[in-house]
Amino acid sequence: MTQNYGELTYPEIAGQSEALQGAWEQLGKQQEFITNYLGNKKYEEVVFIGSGTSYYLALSAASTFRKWTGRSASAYPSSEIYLFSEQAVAGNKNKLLVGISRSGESSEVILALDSVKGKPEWTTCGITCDVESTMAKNVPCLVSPLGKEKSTVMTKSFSSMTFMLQVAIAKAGGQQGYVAELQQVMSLSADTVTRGQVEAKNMIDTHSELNKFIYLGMGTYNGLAHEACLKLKEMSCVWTESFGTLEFRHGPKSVIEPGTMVCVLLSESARAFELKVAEEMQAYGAYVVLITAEKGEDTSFADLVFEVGGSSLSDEARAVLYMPLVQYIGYYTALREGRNPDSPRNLTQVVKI
Ligand SMILES: N[C@@H]1[C@@H](O)[C@H](O)[C@@H](COP(=O)(O)O)O[C@@H]1O
Repeated sequence: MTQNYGELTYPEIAGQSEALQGAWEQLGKQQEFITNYLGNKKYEEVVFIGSGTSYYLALSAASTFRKWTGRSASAYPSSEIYLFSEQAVAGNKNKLLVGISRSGESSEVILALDSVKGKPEWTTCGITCDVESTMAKNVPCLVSPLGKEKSTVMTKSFSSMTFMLQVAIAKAGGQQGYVAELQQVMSLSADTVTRGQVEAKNMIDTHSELNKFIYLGMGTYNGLAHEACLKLKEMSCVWTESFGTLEFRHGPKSVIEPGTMVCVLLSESARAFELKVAEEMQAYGAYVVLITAEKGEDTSFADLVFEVGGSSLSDEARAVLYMPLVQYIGYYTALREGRNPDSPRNLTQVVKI
């Protein structure tokens, strides 16, 4: 391994537990954001937007918002709202547009937020890791204070913004139980980071045959599965795909053969169905990784089971605990491939159009 490979990315993945804590404390100082925006019932639809990782965060946030507040929410790539807004969110209802962007500088999110300015049915706000950014200057924003990164790929920025939005959503829905769950997640986080590093390194070091990587997840975990896949793709350029877990059976499973890893982000609510898919993929020759709250007898068939704890928590609250393992899988696969996780091929931190 070249000596400095990963010197930016590694500490960022490792620092996500502190970043959650920072987000929690910062939200305590931004309560008015919840009252004015996410918690304001005059908004009949809450539309989360972002690009790349931030779009996958939007998918996960919209799913959690619907479940925890019982209100309508959706997620789109920022470009869809900028260029195809009539098709995306039609009608005259009162809408809240929530821009998600680590940098607060990606062209599409800025343009999308600008494009609805002055339209009476739209109100805009956002979440970022950079308080000085264009987005933070243009619209009221939540800011994850320790989420800022030097690396091109988003790791602790994703976890901390996901977590911060979740706490804000739980408060917006008057769901004190979920707020308490998220507090527990903070205390479980450091352990998943430490163990995630060891397990990911060990798996990649000892299974050099793995050359295709599939991530599966449903509900709030669907956005996480896409993000896990993007992490690996950005850092290591290996073949990776992501799907809804049961959707994978409807065609895509044809790609499974020995040398394929299938990682299922197990929920508690659909666990039995998801395990059936995992077992089927193992029968086709896949190396099966399960990420779950607790092992249980029903997971004994898997090649690797990564426990995050928190089995009494809701699937949504547990979400950020699933990230360290998949981020480290991206990281160690990049090193295995002789690639520097800090400077992915063809990529920049911010894309401008
Ligand atoms: N290569 C980066 C991605 O890693 C990132 O997910 C995306 C969104 O960036 P931001 O959240 O700053 O808008 O931008 C670029 O495409």
